[in-house]
Amino acid sequence: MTLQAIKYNKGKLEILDQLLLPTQSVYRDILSVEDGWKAINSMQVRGAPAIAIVGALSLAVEMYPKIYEDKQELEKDVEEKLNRLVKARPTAVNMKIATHQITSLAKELAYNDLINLEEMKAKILGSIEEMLEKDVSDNKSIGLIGADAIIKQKNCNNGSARILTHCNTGSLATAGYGTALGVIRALHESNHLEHVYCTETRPYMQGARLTAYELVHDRLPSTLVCDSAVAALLQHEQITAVVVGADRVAANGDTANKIGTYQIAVVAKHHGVPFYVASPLSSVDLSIPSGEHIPIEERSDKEITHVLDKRIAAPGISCWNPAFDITPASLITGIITEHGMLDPLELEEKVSKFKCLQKEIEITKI
Ligand SMILES: CSC[C@H]1O[C@H](OP(=O)(O)O)[C@H](O)[C@@H]1O
Repeated sequence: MTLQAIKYNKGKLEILDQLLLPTQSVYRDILSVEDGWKAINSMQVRGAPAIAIVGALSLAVEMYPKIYEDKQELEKDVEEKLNRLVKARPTAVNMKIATHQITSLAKELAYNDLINLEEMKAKILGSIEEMLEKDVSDNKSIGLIGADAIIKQKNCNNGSARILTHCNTGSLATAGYGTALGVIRALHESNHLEHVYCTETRPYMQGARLTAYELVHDRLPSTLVCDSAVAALLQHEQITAVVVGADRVAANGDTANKIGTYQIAVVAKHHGVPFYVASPLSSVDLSIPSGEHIPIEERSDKEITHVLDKRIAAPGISCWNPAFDITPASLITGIITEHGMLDPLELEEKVSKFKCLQKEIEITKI
Protein backbone atom coordinates (compact mmCIF):
# COMPACT_ATOMS: atom_id res chain seq x y z
CA MET A 1 0.00 0.00 0.00
CA THR A 2 1.50 3.39 -0.97
CA LEU A 3 1.68 6.26 1.50
CA GLN A 4 -0.91 8.98 0.79
CA ALA A 5 -0.47 12.47 2.28
CA ILE A 6 -3.56 13.64 0.37
CA LYS A 7 -6.90 11.85 -0.15
CA TYR A 8 -9.33 13.56 -2.51
CA ASN A 9 -12.51 12.57 -4.31
CA LYS A 10 -15.01 14.94 -5.97
CA GLY A 11 -14.96 17.74 -3.45
CA LYS A 12 -14.04 15.65 -0.38
CA LEU A 13 -10.47 16.27 0.90
CA GLU A 14 -8.52 14.65 3.73
CA ILE A 15 -4.87 15.21 4.67
CA LEU A 16 -2.56 13.03 6.72
CA ASP A 17 -1.66 15.05 9.84
CA GLN A 18 2.13 15.00 9.56
CA LEU A 19 2.56 16.59 12.99
CA LEU A 20 1.52 13.23 14.48
CA LEU A 21 3.83 11.02 12.33
CA PRO A 22 5.53 8.62 12.77
CA THR A 23 3.66 7.35 15.83
CA GLN A 24 0.10 8.19 14.76
CA SER A 25 -1.48 8.04 11.30
CA VAL A 26 -4.49 10.40 11.48
CA TYR A 27 -6.36 11.94 8.54
CA ARG A 28 -8.03 15.34 8.96
CA ASP A 29 -10.99 16.62 6.91
CA ILE A 30 -10.34 19.83 4.99
CA LEU A 31 -13.75 21.49 4.61
CA SER A 32 -12.74 24.99 3.48
CA VAL A 33 -9.95 27.24 2.24
CA GLU A 34 -9.48 28.33 5.88
CA ASP A 35 -8.93 24.70 6.88
CA GLY A 36 -6.44 24.40 4.02
CA TRP A 37 -4.61 27.56 5.09
CA LYS A 38 -4.35 26.33 8.69
CA ALA A 39 -3.16 22.86 7.68
CA ILE A 40 -0.40 24.40 5.52
CA ASN A 41 0.61 27.11 8.00
CA SER A 42 0.77 24.66 10.92
CA MET A 43 2.70 22.16 8.74
CA GLN A 44 0.13 19.39 9.20
CA VAL A 45 0.76 19.19 5.47
CA ARG A 46 4.08 20.41 4.06
CA GLY A 47 6.39 20.03 1.09
CA ALA A 48 6.33 22.45 -1.84
CA PRO A 49 4.13 20.41 -4.23
CA ALA A 50 1.80 19.15 -1.48
CA ILE A 51 1.27 22.72 -0.23
CA ALA A 52 0.07 23.84 -3.68
CA ILE A 53 -2.10 20.75 -4.24
CA VAL A 54 -3.80 20.86 -0.82
CA GLY A 55 -4.26 24.62 -1.10
CA ALA A 56 -5.89 24.39 -4.52
CA LEU A 57 -8.00 21.38 -3.52
CA SER A 58 -9.27 23.23 -0.45
CA LEU A 59 -10.66 25.79 -2.92
CA ALA A 60 -12.21 22.96 -4.95
CA VAL A 61 -13.90 21.66 -1.78
CA GLU A 62 -15.54 25.08 -1.30
CA MET A 63 -16.44 25.48 -4.99
CA TYR A 64 -18.24 22.16 -5.39
CA PRO A 65 -21.48 23.00 -3.50
CA LYS A 66 -21.32 26.76 -4.03
CA ILE A 67 -23.89 28.49 -6.26
CA TYR A 68 -22.31 31.53 -7.93
CA GLU A 69 -24.37 34.47 -9.23
CA ASP A 70 -22.30 34.84 -12.39
CA LYS A 71 -18.89 34.17 -13.92
CA GLN A 72 -17.42 37.37 -12.49
CA GLU A 73 -18.32 36.33 -8.93
CA LEU A 74 -16.67 32.96 -9.52
CA GLU A 75 -13.54 34.59 -10.93
CA LYS A 76 -13.32 36.97 -7.95
CA ASP A 77 -13.81 34.15 -5.43
CA VAL A 78 -11.09 32.02 -7.06
CA GLU A 79 -8.59 34.89 -7.10
CA GLU A 80 -9.25 36.02 -3.52
CA LYS A 81 -9.08 32.55 -1.99
CA LEU A 82 -5.93 31.49 -3.84
CA ASN A 83 -4.15 34.74 -2.98
CA ARG A 84 -4.95 34.04 0.69
CA LEU A 85 -3.47 30.55 0.42
CA VAL A 86 -0.21 31.87 -1.06
CA LYS A 87 0.39 33.63 2.26
CA ALA A 88 0.24 30.42 4.32
CA ARG A 89 3.99 29.78 3.81
CA PRO A 90 6.32 32.21 2.00
CA THR A 91 9.27 30.23 0.64
CA ALA A 92 7.89 27.39 -1.50
CA VAL A 93 6.78 28.87 -4.83
CA ASN A 94 4.38 26.12 -5.92
CA MET A 95 1.27 27.70 -4.39
CA LYS A 96 2.14 31.05 -6.07
CA ILE A 97 2.62 29.37 -9.45
CA ALA A 98 -0.60 27.34 -9.09
CA THR A 99 -2.44 30.54 -8.12
CA HIS A 100 -1.17 32.31 -11.24
CA GLN A 101 -2.18 29.39 -13.49
CA ILE A 102 -5.67 28.94 -12.00
CA THR A 103 -6.51 32.65 -11.78
CA SER A 104 -5.31 33.15 -15.39
CA LEU A 105 -7.61 30.31 -16.47
CA ALA A 106 -10.51 31.81 -14.50
CA LYS A 107 -9.95 35.21 -16.14
CA GLU A 108 -9.84 33.71 -19.64
CA LEU A 109 -13.03 31.71 -19.01
CA ALA A 110 -14.84 34.66 -17.42
CA TYR A 111 -14.38 36.74 -20.57
CA ASN A 112 -15.03 33.91 -23.04
CA ASP A 113 -18.69 34.35 -24.10
CA LEU A 114 -18.75 30.83 -25.51
CA ILE A 115 -18.35 29.39 -21.99
CA ASN A 116 -21.25 29.50 -19.49
CA LEU A 117 -20.97 29.65 -15.69
CA GLU A 118 -21.31 25.89 -15.12
CA GLU A 119 -18.75 25.12 -17.84
CA MET A 120 -16.35 27.67 -16.29
CA LYS A 121 -16.74 26.10 -12.83
CA ALA A 122 -16.20 22.60 -14.25
CA LYS A 123 -13.06 23.64 -16.14
CA ILE A 124 -11.54 25.30 -13.07
CA LEU A 125 -12.32 22.25 -10.91
CA GLY A 126 -10.86 20.00 -13.59
CA SER A 127 -7.68 22.07 -13.76
CA ILE A 128 -7.26 21.84 -9.97
CA GLU A 129 -8.01 18.11 -9.79
CA GLU A 130 -5.52 17.40 -12.59
CA MET A 131 -2.72 18.61 -10.29
CA LEU A 132 -2.82 15.34 -8.32
CA GLU A 133 -2.14 12.99 -11.22
CA LYS A 134 0.26 15.38 -12.94
CA ASP A 135 2.39 15.67 -9.80
CA VAL A 136 2.77 11.89 -9.47
CA SER A 137 3.55 11.58 -13.19
CA ASP A 138 6.15 14.38 -12.97
CA ASN A 139 7.73 12.72 -9.92
CA LYS A 140 8.06 9.39 -11.72
CA SER A 141 9.76 11.16 -14.64
CA ILE A 142 12.10 12.93 -12.21
CA GLY A 143 12.83 9.57 -10.58
CA LEU A 144 13.78 7.87 -13.85
CA ILE A 145 15.86 10.80 -15.13
CA GLY A 146 17.70 11.18 -11.84
CA ALA A 147 18.35 7.45 -11.41
CA ASP A 148 19.65 7.18 -14.99
CA ALA A 149 22.13 10.01 -14.41
CA ILE A 150 23.40 8.56 -11.12
CA ILE A 151 23.81 5.04 -12.50
CA LYS A 152 25.98 6.47 -15.30
CA GLN A 153 28.36 8.17 -12.85
CA LYS A 154 31.91 6.78 -12.77
CA ASN A 155 31.73 6.45 -8.97
CA CYS A 156 28.56 4.35 -9.09
CA ASN A 157 30.37 1.06 -8.43
CA ASN A 158 28.77 -1.71 -10.49
CA GLY A 159 25.69 0.47 -10.85
CA SER A 160 24.96 0.31 -7.15
CA ALA A 161 24.32 3.73 -5.61
CA ARG A 162 24.77 5.00 -2.08
CA ILE A 163 22.68 8.15 -1.70
CA LEU A 164 22.42 10.87 0.92
CA THR A 165 19.21 12.90 1.14
CA HIS A 166 17.98 15.70 3.38
CA CYS A 167 14.57 16.59 4.78
CA ASN A 168 11.47 14.89 3.30
CA THR A 169 10.79 14.89 -0.40
CA GLY A 170 8.66 11.76 -0.72
CA SER A 171 5.00 10.84 -0.84
CA LEU A 172 4.53 13.00 2.26
CA ALA A 173 5.76 16.13 0.46
CA THR A 174 3.90 15.57 -2.81
CA ALA A 175 0.85 13.85 -4.30
CA GLY A 176 2.90 10.65 -4.32
CA TYR A 177 6.25 8.95 -5.12
CA GLY A 178 8.28 12.09 -4.36
CA THR A 179 10.99 14.15 -5.98
CA ALA A 180 14.43 13.40 -4.47
CA LEU A 181 12.91 10.37 -2.75
CA GLY A 182 11.40 9.54 -6.15
CA VAL A 183 14.94 9.29 -7.53
CA ILE A 184 15.80 6.95 -4.66
CA ARG A 185 12.67 4.87 -5.31
CA ALA A 186 13.54 4.67 -9.02
CA LEU A 187 17.09 3.48 -8.17
CA HIS A 188 15.59 0.80 -5.89
CA GLU A 189 13.01 -0.30 -8.47
CA SER A 190 15.80 -0.79 -11.04
CA ASN A 191 17.97 -2.68 -8.50
CA HIS A 192 20.59 0.08 -8.41
CA LEU A 193 20.15 1.24 -4.81
CA GLU A 194 22.77 -0.09 -2.41
CA HIS A 195 21.93 2.21 0.52
CA VAL A 196 20.29 5.51 1.37
CA TYR A 197 21.26 7.78 4.22
CA CYS A 198 18.76 10.35 5.47
CA THR A 199 19.46 13.22 7.83
CA GLU A 200 17.28 13.87 10.86
CA THR A 201 16.73 17.45 9.60
CA ARG A 202 16.49 19.49 12.77
CA PRO A 203 14.58 21.25 14.16
CA TYR A 204 11.30 20.07 12.55
CA MET A 205 12.80 16.57 12.04
CA GLN A 206 11.27 15.85 8.62
CA GLY A 207 14.04 13.28 8.06
CA ALA A 208 13.73 11.33 11.32
CA ARG A 209 9.93 11.58 11.47
CA LEU A 210 8.90 11.47 7.80
CA THR A 211 11.65 10.24 5.45
CA ALA A 212 12.66 7.42 7.81
CA TYR A 213 8.94 6.52 7.99
CA GLU A 214 8.75 6.32 4.18
CA LEU A 215 12.02 4.37 3.85
CA VAL A 216 10.95 1.81 6.46
CA HIS A 217 7.47 1.60 4.90
CA ASP A 218 9.07 0.83 1.50
CA ARG A 219 11.66 -1.48 3.09
CA LEU A 220 14.58 0.41 1.51
CA PRO A 221 18.12 -0.24 2.87
CA SER A 222 18.57 2.94 4.88
CA THR A 223 20.31 4.64 7.78
CA LEU A 224 19.31 7.76 9.74
CA VAL A 225 22.15 10.17 10.59
CA CYS A 226 22.36 13.39 12.61
CA ASP A 227 22.63 16.56 10.55
CA SER A 228 26.02 17.09 12.23
CA ALA A 229 27.30 13.71 10.96
CA VAL A 230 27.09 14.58 7.25
CA ALA A 231 30.73 15.66 6.84
CA ALA A 232 31.98 12.55 8.66
CA LEU A 233 29.67 10.37 6.56
CA LEU A 234 31.13 11.75 3.31
CA GLN A 235 34.62 11.40 4.78
CA HIS A 236 34.17 7.72 5.69
CA GLU A 237 31.55 6.34 3.29
CA GLN A 238 31.64 6.16 -0.50
CA ILE A 239 28.54 8.28 -1.14
CA THR A 240 27.63 8.15 -4.84
CA ALA A 241 25.52 11.32 -4.86
CA VAL A 242 23.51 13.69 -2.73
CA VAL A 243 19.90 14.25 -3.91
CA VAL A 244 17.68 16.87 -2.27
CA GLY A 245 14.40 18.61 -3.06
CA ALA A 246 13.59 22.26 -3.67
CA ASP A 247 11.10 24.79 -2.43
CA ARG A 248 12.01 27.43 -4.97
CA VAL A 249 14.60 27.44 -7.75
CA ALA A 250 15.60 30.91 -9.00
CA ALA A 251 16.21 31.68 -12.68
CA ASN A 252 19.99 31.31 -12.26
CA GLY A 253 19.66 27.89 -10.59
CA ASP A 254 20.18 29.04 -6.98
CA THR A 255 17.91 26.85 -4.85
CA ALA A 256 15.99 27.40 -1.63
CA ASN A 257 15.58 24.18 0.33
CA LYS A 258 15.34 23.02 3.93
CA ILE A 259 17.88 24.56 6.30
CA GLY A 260 21.05 22.48 6.27
CA THR A 261 20.99 21.91 2.51
CA TYR A 262 23.63 24.56 1.80
CA GLN A 263 26.14 23.09 4.23
CA ILE A 264 25.61 19.63 2.76
CA ALA A 265 26.32 21.09 -0.70
CA VAL A 266 29.56 22.66 0.59
CA VAL A 267 30.67 19.34 2.10
CA ALA A 268 29.73 17.46 -1.07
CA LYS A 269 31.85 19.87 -3.12
CA HIS A 270 34.78 19.35 -0.76
CA HIS A 271 34.51 15.57 -1.17
CA GLY A 272 33.84 15.62 -4.92
CA VAL A 273 30.35 14.08 -4.48
CA PRO A 274 27.78 15.10 -7.13
CA PHE A 275 24.96 17.21 -5.62
CA TYR A 276 21.56 17.11 -7.37
CA VAL A 277 18.39 19.09 -6.81
CA ALA A 278 15.21 17.25 -7.79
CA SER A 279 12.62 19.85 -8.74
CA PRO A 280 9.48 19.81 -10.87
CA LEU A 281 8.91 22.91 -13.02
CA SER A 282 6.21 23.83 -10.48
CA SER A 283 9.03 24.78 -8.08
CA VAL A 284 11.00 26.90 -10.56
CA ASP A 285 10.37 30.64 -10.25
CA LEU A 286 11.77 32.47 -13.29
CA SER A 287 10.52 35.78 -11.85
CA ILE A 288 13.25 35.54 -9.19
CA PRO A 289 16.67 36.25 -10.77
CA SER A 290 18.81 34.68 -8.04
CA GLY A 291 18.66 33.13 -4.59
CA GLU A 292 19.04 36.28 -2.50
CA HIS A 293 15.58 37.38 -3.70
CA ILE A 294 13.84 34.24 -2.35
CA PRO A 295 11.88 34.97 0.88
CA ILE A 296 13.13 32.73 3.70
CA GLU A 297 10.54 31.70 6.29
CA GLU A 298 11.63 32.07 9.90
CA ARG A 299 9.86 29.86 12.40
CA SER A 300 9.37 29.96 16.16
CA ASP A 301 12.22 29.67 18.68
CA LYS A 302 10.27 26.86 20.35
CA GLU A 303 11.11 24.51 17.47
CA ILE A 304 14.75 24.80 18.62
CA THR A 305 14.38 25.19 22.39
CA HIS A 306 11.90 22.33 22.91
CA VAL A 307 11.57 18.69 21.91
CA LEU A 308 8.06 17.26 22.23
CA ASP A 309 7.18 20.29 24.35
CA LYS A 310 10.04 19.59 26.78
CA ARG A 311 12.52 22.47 27.11
CA ILE A 312 16.07 21.46 26.17
CA ALA A 313 17.66 24.91 25.78
CA ALA A 314 18.39 27.39 28.56
CA PRO A 315 15.55 29.83 29.19
CA GLY A 316 16.47 33.27 27.95
CA ILE A 317 18.74 32.16 25.07
CA SER A 318 17.86 33.88 21.79
CA CYS A 319 17.41 31.75 18.66
CA TRP A 320 17.68 32.09 14.89
CA ASN A 321 15.43 29.57 13.12
CA PRO A 322 15.31 30.03 9.33
CA ALA A 323 13.36 27.12 7.82
CA PHE A 324 15.33 27.25 4.55
CA ASP A 325 18.68 28.24 3.13
CA ILE A 326 19.99 29.01 -0.35
CA THR A 327 22.37 26.71 -2.22
CA PRO A 328 24.15 28.62 -4.99
CA ALA A 329 23.98 27.16 -8.50
CA SER A 330 27.79 26.81 -8.45
CA LEU A 331 27.44 23.96 -5.91
CA ILE A 332 24.70 22.14 -7.86
CA THR A 333 25.75 19.40 -10.32
CA GLY A 334 22.34 19.20 -11.98
CA ILE A 335 18.69 20.07 -11.53
CA ILE A 336 16.51 17.01 -12.19
CA THR A 337 13.19 18.09 -13.70
CA GLU A 338 10.39 16.06 -15.32
CA HIS A 339 11.69 17.32 -18.67
CA GLY A 340 15.30 16.25 -18.13
CA MET A 341 18.52 16.92 -16.22
CA LEU A 342 19.36 20.60 -16.50
CA ASP A 343 22.66 22.35 -15.93
CA PRO A 344 21.82 25.25 -13.56
CA LEU A 345 23.36 27.63 -16.11
CA GLU A 346 20.91 26.54 -18.82
CA LEU A 347 17.89 26.44 -16.51
CA GLU A 348 16.34 29.80 -17.39
CA GLU A 349 16.48 29.26 -21.15
CA LYS A 350 15.25 25.64 -21.05
CA VAL A 351 12.50 26.20 -18.46
CA SER A 352 11.19 29.28 -20.31
CA LYS A 353 10.67 27.08 -23.38
CA PHE A 354 9.02 24.29 -21.34
CA LYS A 355 6.66 26.74 -19.63
CA CYS A 356 5.70 28.31 -22.97
CA LEU A 357 4.89 24.84 -24.31
CA GLN A 358 2.89 24.07 -21.13
CA LYS A 359 0.88 27.31 -21.60
CA GLU A 360 0.12 26.45 -25.24
CA ILE A 361 -1.14 23.02 -24.18
CA GLU A 362 -3.34 24.57 -21.45
CA ILE A 363 -4.85 27.05 -23.92
CA THR A 364 -5.86 24.21 -26.23
CA LYS A 365 -7.83 22.71 -23.32
CA ILE A 366 -10.01 25.81 -22.83
C1 LIG B 1 9.24 17.98 -2.63
S1 LIG B 1 9.44 19.53 -1.93
C2 LIG B 1 10.07 19.13 -0.38
C3 LIG B 1 10.77 20.27 0.28
O1 LIG B 1 9.88 20.93 1.20
C4 LIG B 1 10.42 20.80 2.51
O2 LIG B 1 10.16 21.91 3.32
P1 LIG B 1 8.94 21.84 4.39
O3 LIG B 1 8.97 20.47 5.01
O4 LIG B 1 9.26 22.96 5.35
O5 LIG B 1 7.69 22.10 3.59
C5 LIG B 1 11.91 20.64 2.27
O6 LIG B 1 12.52 21.87 1.96
C6 LIG B 1 11.90 19.71 1.10
O7 LIG B 1 13.08 19.61 0.37
